[in-house]
Amino acid sequence: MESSCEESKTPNWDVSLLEIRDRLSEFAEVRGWTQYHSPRNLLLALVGEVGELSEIFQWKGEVAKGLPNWSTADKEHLEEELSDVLLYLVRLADVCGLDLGQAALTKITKNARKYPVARS
Ligand SMILES: Nc1ccn([C@H]2C[C@H](O)[C@@H](COP(=O)(O)OP(=O)(O)OP(=O)(O)O)O2)c(=O)n1
Repeated sequence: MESSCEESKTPNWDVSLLEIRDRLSEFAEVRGWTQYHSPRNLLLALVGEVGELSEIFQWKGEVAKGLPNWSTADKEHLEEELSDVLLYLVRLADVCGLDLGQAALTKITKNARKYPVARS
């Protein structure tokens, strides 16, 4: 994917955690913000963004899958808040020295063992 400010709006589910990790690291580095990106600060920032994400759904009642009645602006707002959560999560894992991608795959495997498929 291009590393420009003009991000494509075509579907891009194959973006890698590695690219996100490295771009966030550079973002903090060039601004002199690495000193502020401690695990605790990033966790608090993450929780704050989860709060902002929750506000979007607050008082709306149940929301249909695919968000059929939402405006484009509302969907873009949701994309932004979801992204903030993802970005702080990836950054937190990075500054903790953890391999989030492998950890997530390992957890999926663990979940499958814990919750086996029911056989009839
Ligand atoms: N010290 C910081 C501050 C911001 N960011 C990045 C990560 C998030 O993706 C985004 C968060 O920026 P804001 O704190 O401005 O939060 P919002 O984008 O949610 O703006 P607002 O709270 O005004 O809606 O910027 C960061 O990496 N480190």
